[in-house]
Amino acid sequence: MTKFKITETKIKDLIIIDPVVLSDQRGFFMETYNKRYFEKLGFNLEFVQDNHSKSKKGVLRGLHFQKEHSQGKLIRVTRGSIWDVAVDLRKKSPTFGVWHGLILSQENKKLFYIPEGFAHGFLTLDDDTEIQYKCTDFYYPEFDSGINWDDPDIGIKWPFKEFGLEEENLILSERDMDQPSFKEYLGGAK
Ligand SMILES: Cc1cn([C@H]2C[C@H](O)[C@@H](COP(=O)(O)OP(=O)(O)O[C@H]3O[C@H](C)C(=O)[C@H](O)[C@H]3O)O2)c(=O)[nH]c1=O
Repeated sequence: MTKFKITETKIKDLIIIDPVVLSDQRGFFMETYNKRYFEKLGFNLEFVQDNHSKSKKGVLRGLHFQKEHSQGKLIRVTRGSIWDVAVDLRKKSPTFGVWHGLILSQENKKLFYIPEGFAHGFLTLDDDTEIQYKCTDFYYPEFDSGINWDDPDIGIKWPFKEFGLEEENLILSERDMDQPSFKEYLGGAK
């Protein structure tokens, strides 16, 4: 029985997963991860940590990655909606520095698998938005790092206007207000 529909992106191994939603008079049931099924699809993933965060509308978290112990992430939104974005930081990748963004929401139930070697960020489009994601390695604060979400060399087209958000009113953490540029990241600075 098919449990997931995989959609590839222009970036190798960065995939969008649509779980099969089984509805009945009570509501719905869906499997959101199945090791055996993912292996059949060629994704042999070992998750060791689950994360869950809640954000107000207009929060931007990112662009984050771990310099060592890079984490693959299987992301989904269980309440509200986000515009999620991944940036390919795999040095030898033909799509190095390329980004891909999409809407993940309680409604569309999509999952986004971001492999190791990517930076990750998201913009929340609803109040009380909750995301839950599985990680292929543990959190190592000493390796926690980032790149400026608005870096011109990466050029992410954040959909502020499309969702009635204003860049100047974004809600950011202290560190996300002052992340290194892509050039600094490339130069190994900071
Ligand atoms: C990531 C993480 C954080 N923390 C602690 C550290 C802080 O005391 C607090 C908030 O951490 P932070 O501000 O780094 O949370 P986010 O801004 O949501 O960071 C995450 O956002 C982007 C989008 C990601 O993909 C990463 O998972 C991660 O970088 O939780 C932990 O205890 N464990 C963890 O795995």
